[in-house]
Amino acid sequence: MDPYPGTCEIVEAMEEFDCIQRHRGTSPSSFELGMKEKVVKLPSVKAGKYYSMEDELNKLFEAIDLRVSQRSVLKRPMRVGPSQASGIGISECGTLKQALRGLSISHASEMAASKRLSKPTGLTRVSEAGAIKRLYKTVVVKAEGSGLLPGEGKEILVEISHVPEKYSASNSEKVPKSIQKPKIKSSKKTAHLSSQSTGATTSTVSLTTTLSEEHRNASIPSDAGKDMSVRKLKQKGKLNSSTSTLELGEIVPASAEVGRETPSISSSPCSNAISRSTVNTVHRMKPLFMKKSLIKKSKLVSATSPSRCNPEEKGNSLGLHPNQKKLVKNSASPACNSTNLGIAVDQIHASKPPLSTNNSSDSTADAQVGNYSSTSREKGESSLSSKSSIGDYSRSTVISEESNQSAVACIISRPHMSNDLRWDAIHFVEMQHGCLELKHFKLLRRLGCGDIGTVYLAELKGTNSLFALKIVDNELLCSSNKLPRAQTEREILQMLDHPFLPTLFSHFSAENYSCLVMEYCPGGDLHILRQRQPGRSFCEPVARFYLAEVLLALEYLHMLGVVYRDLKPENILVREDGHIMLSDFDLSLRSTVSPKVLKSTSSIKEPTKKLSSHPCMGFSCIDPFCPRPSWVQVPCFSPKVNKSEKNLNPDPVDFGDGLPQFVAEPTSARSNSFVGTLEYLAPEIVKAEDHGNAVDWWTFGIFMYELLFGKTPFKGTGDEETLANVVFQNLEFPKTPSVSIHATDLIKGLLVKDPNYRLGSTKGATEIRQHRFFEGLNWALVRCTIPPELPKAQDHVPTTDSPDEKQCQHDFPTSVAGCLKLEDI
Ligand SMILES: Nc1ncnc2c1ncn2[C@@H]1O[C@H](COP(=O)(O)OP(=O)(O)OP(=O)(O)O)[C@@H](O)[C@H]1O
Repeated sequence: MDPYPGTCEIVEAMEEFDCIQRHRGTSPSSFELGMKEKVVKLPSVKAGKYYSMEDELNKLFEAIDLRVSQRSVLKRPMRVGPSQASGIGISECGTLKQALRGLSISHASEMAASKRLSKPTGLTRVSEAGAIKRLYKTVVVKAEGSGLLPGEGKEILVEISHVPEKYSASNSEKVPKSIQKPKIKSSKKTAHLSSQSTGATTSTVSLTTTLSEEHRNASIPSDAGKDMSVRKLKQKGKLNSSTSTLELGEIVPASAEVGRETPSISSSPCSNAISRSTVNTVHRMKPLFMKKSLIKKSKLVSATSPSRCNPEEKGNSLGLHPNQKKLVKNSASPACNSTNLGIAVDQIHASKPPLSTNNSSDSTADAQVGNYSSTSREKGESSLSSKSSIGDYSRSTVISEESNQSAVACIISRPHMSNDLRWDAIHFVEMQHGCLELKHFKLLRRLGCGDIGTVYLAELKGTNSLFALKIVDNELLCSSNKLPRAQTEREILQMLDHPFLPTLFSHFSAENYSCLVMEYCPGGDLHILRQRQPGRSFCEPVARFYLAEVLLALEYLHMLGVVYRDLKPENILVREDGHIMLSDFDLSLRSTVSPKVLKSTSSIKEPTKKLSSHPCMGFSCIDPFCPRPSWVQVPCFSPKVNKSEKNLNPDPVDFGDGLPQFVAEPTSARSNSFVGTLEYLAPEIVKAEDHGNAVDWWTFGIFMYELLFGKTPFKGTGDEETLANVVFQNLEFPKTPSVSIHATDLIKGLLVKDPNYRLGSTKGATEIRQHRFFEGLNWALVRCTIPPELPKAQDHVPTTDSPDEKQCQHDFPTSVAGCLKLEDI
């Protein structure tokens, strides 16, 4: 069998080559000869839709061959993957890979970039790039086995191997004792996971998947290819349907959705109008910027038990959500134990040190990612009725039980931050003292107060490392029934590994409080940044930058089954390097997600050869660090805008490139809670209808509008009017500032009142990324782009606490008041 059929990108070819050389002892020259033969033998598909990429690549690499003479075998196209007999076909493989890469490339390349810059740790980690490669290979191999020709097979199911990568025992032995995990003294921190995993493994999570018991057992052996064992099982068809699957199907044609009935709001039962006075409005102020103009939007949290609205009654009789009457109701749960919830997760953490110090003695659970429950679950919503309170209570119990499971699932490595020195700082203190406690931190400044806790800038004593320390008073939260929200936030934070999402370095609990040790963002938030702009709005290229980063963060969250639900500029923090960090997950909704690869049914176009004068715009550019790959038509953050409406693509989502699209959207997520921020609430939430993933795309539309126009589109003179506008008012755009037609077109697509027709509701971020507004943006390199604005130096010079911050609802937990003396620096 030809081991190198198909084509692969240069990086992989090099790896494959290394591997083969190591395995066979093949000399470069003989290998090179072999590869030349393979290149010559490449089946040439000259016409039709399979012509384009393959042929161009061949030409390109042949040209490279000529230029670099015979020496640079490593730069040649290598053939890995299936032969033409594959069910997908060579070009299909290439395009599928591009599609997968298009999806995860931002992540993978970001990691690759960070790895290039980082020193080797000596520890074997599962790289996300590796995961993507496996994903690709699995898809390709499976598709090959299907025996289908390109274009055939409308529903090819492909299983994705999602198992911990083998962890070399020798590697773990090499870990110096000095950085091995100290024994945790606390008796409550039992090694809860010992029965579940034995070997030191790491696992990578990029998709929300569920591993069957068999799958998990098969993958647990510590010292030998877990990947292999699972793959073998899969080949034998042993894995059950709960393993993660990719559907290689067709894109659902837009027409398929047209038939859906638009929910008739007029048929909804009436509910009482919202009383403004009862809206729990907490105007939060930034500690550094206390101007009135910086007043933030208030967050709403309310109970379930929806009631329908009557659109005929506006104003006071809006028929809006009844829970808007009282958005937060405190009801102490009898099961509320302020320490238990913390311990459940602590046990997990106790069994695993900071991730940079993996060693074989650490039992790391096999990843069971995102397997929270078969239905969506959410937390933190209190109830208005005693019946609902009971429901909340029982749900809390389930959550408590699940917290172990999900926390186990969340024990993942964080490759993109694995070499951060703050891990070492935390580990250093843990080694010294056995565990991390509040007293090990020097609190420098209060960064702000939220609904569920107070955030401090804190230095880990003796390490010079700064963290954002979120301290939650469990007793207080328990009495206000907000403990589940804190738990949700913690569990989500534990899952995250993304450059635009916060890294949770550690967390610990004591009897009355729990602390999250997070990455500190010194640049304030986008709300503040926007206020500083001329006209209080961002110009389009700048807005595009922030929107792209937020979109990537949302896409990642959705892949994990998390519907964020609280997007607003105030929750987007600015890092020291000017990139963003989406924060605040206590209102998020967690669900399951089924990743899919959707295959375009439209005819595959030849790659456009419309090239600009930029030298890197042509296919001739082979610079691997070229910021503009050949398919990029316009510079990253300045889209080529054609103001002529007639030239607009009528379909903003152009799948016409024929590339399969990866979609991982939690479309099954459902909630009927009244949560979010007033001006950002989606109509379905206001109308007390079930809502799901589409609310994030609505809020993304409002967010985009606010960045570009300096205000939100439906804001009224009061809360009631705002809510009425959300439901009834047509979207309008101010005349100034003028923005591109692509921008308004995207906003229109996102702010469709019916979630079924909203952009992103079925295909998620993939759809939005392909909108003309983002045309030409190199998603893979967004993280490497120089941000439009860097935080000013004084923004991140820690200062002492500001007296104005006494507005905090809960200054700090009384139980830890002694520890929370802010120190001058
Ligand atoms: N990692 C961080 N780095 C810097 N500042 C932060 C960080 N996390 C939070 N903050 C600041 O602390 C404030 C409080 O944050 P927190 O997440 O507790 O509440 P919130 O975002 O205001 O909303 P919520 O009521 O949902 O908790 C934020 O407004 C933010 O300015």
